Amino acid sequence: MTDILERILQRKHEEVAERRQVRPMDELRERAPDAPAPRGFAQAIERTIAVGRPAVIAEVKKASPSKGVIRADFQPAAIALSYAEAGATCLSVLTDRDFFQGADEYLVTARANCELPVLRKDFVIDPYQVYEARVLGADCVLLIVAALDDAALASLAELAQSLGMDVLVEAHDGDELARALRLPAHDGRLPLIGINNRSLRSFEVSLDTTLSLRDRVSGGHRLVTESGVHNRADVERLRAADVHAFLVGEAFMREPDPGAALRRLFFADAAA
Ligand SMILES: O=C(O)c1ccccc1NCC(=O)[C@H](O)[C@H](O)COP(=O)(O)O
Repeated sequence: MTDILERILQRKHEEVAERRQVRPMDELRERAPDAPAPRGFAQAIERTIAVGRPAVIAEVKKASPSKGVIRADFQPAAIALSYAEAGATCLSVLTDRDFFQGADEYLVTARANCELPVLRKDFVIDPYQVYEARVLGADCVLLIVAALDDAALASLAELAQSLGMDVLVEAHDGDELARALRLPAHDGRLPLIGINNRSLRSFEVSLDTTLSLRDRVSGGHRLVTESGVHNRADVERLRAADVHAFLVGEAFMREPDPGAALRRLFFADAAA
């Protein structure tokens, strides 16, 4: 069976080749040092958790392969601002065009309209995209274990970190998690470990994915649960299992005011 990840990666290889024709990697490499300074993505998460609050990575997501268009009236500047005002710790911006209707400009606009660190949420398979992310102003890149062999995973992580960005390394099962946990620290900083609750084969979402793997993530690693967090019971279940960093998209994007939805989901007690 061809899963969605295979189809996305096939297209991503073509897309990167096309982009290299328009803008060579040397040009990006030269421009990277002039990009806006990284805002400290992982550091922001640690600071939030240290004061007893959940760290919310709020996603700017127009559409997805599993759900189609999620938010027709899509204004990245207003969304970013409403997330920031509601107490998000970081943003995640989908930049993939062909499967998520994302765009690089959305990342630039979202970041320019708040002070939050921003994750470039895309399917990174090539150093070209890491340089590109930094030139766009990204503070963190996503690396999906299922999309990369160990050597590529390690070298892309090292490159991103050497450019001052953090990395969120995403696993879907125990084997992928073991590979993610083997990545070394860079300048004393370990990658963030994402556990994605959405199966890339069936699109089925289960928080049990995070809960069953949770205990394997310890020491200096910070666990981020991704996908499928929709209500207060979900948040409480995960927090009870000592999960304090959340990447959430759809639950906010379907609401007229995404920031208000974030507040209700994570900070209802504080607002009461
Ligand atoms: O969202 C999808 O349909 C999807 C399909 C295939 C690969 C990745 C996909 N989503 C990317 C994400 O990881 C989510 O956007 C993110 O975790 C937020 O999830 P949610 O809160 O469920 O929108």
